[in-house]
Amino acid sequence: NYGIVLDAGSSHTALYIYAWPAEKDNNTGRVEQTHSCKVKGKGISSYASQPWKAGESLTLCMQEAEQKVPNKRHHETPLYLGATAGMRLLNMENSSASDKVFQAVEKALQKFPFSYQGARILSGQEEGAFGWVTVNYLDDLCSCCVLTSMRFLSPSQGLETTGALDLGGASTQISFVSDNYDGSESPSNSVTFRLYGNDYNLYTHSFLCYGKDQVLRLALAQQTQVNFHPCFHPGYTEIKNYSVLYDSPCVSGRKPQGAPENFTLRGNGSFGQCQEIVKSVFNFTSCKYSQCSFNGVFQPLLQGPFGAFSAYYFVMNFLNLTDTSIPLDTVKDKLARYCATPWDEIKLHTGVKLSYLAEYCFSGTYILTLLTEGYNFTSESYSNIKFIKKVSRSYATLFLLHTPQMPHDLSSFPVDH
Ligand SMILES: O=c1[nH]cnc2c1ncn2[C@@H]1O[C@H](COP(=O)(O)OP(=O)(O)O)[C@@H](O)[C@H]1O
Repeated sequence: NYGIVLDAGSSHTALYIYAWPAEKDNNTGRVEQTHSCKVKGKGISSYASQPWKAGESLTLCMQEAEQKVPNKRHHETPLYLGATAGMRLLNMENSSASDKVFQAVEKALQKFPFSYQGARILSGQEEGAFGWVTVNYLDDLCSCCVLTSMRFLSPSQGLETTGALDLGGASTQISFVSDNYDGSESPSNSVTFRLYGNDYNLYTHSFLCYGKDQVLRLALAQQTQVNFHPCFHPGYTEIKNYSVLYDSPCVSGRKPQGAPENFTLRGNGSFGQCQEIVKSVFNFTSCKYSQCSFNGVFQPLLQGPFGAFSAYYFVMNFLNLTDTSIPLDTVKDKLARYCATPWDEIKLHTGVKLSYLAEYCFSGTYILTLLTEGYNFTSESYSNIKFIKKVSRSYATLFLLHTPQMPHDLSSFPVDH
């Protein structure tokens, strides 16, 4: 059997093909990712003003999928598109634009012979839950299991599950199972589902606007009137356009009156000062629950190991900081040294987009601040985090989109041991 998922993030869209053996009781019945294709361009939400292009952008990857899935399987192969925070923001800002993007996408996808199951925006809860399922289905985290999916037998057998930390461009998710959380305090953070015969009660929260690209906008928006920005390297200069910077519902309310067209961004590379700016995007003033992360959002006590993926991994891997056995203070020192490195030296790094190179100091600072100040990881619990290069969260999307409503009973999905 085959299934196709299009994962439409804020900055990219990718197509994944999954395959699994037809016989349910075959104990090698794992779902494998057999093919992936990166859609050219910046993600479908970036085509808000030219929706037809969003549809066209998918054509090449869809043609590849037609080649890869055997002809006789085409008609029974489900095809899904799940869009995340980029489309959530576009929908908030201009719902007719996001409708048009979806119409164009549907029109393009329906031309293909697959069993089209619809395109929709995933809720933050779903996105958090998919990340968690994916992390718990990964081979490299499950050294003791013969079959990876056996990991899902673990709670009843006294083994722990792994929490999921997902950092996107527009939103960020935290999801974990905690003994202190039964879903009664802040039920909107609870997702319950049945997977491989076990019931899970997951804590999950998605912070819209706390993806790294949106927080960077906030951090820039606060500093347009000052001479130097500490989150950029000494010697870095860039002309920034005000309208482009404020063109997002995450920052639009903060646009100063009578702002000029452009401003010049100049870096001075100070981790400490950058961290102060980043801290100011979190609100810690009120919490109506027993405990909160930030912005008044309930969070139970952190528990167990965590897998941190997507932009967490891209950034920490680039910075050579994925080893969490290094003391947190040393990690901060290394990042401080990196931020203070002159741009002339940084830009010599080959094979990495200049726009990414310019932002790693900010992104590393945001990641450490989000983990410690935002989610309350301490010097001790930091080492429970593993930065992982994950296949893709759409792995789990395929599972969960099979059932339209939360809570999910996934016990009938292919790999049910
Ligand atoms: O090689 C890289 N280095 C740094 N950041 C990267 C790299 N590849 C992707 N990213 C960033 O990872 C993030 C991926 O976010 P995604 O598109 O999944 O957003 P969403 O889930 O919030 O909609 C974006 O901020 C993107 O710029």
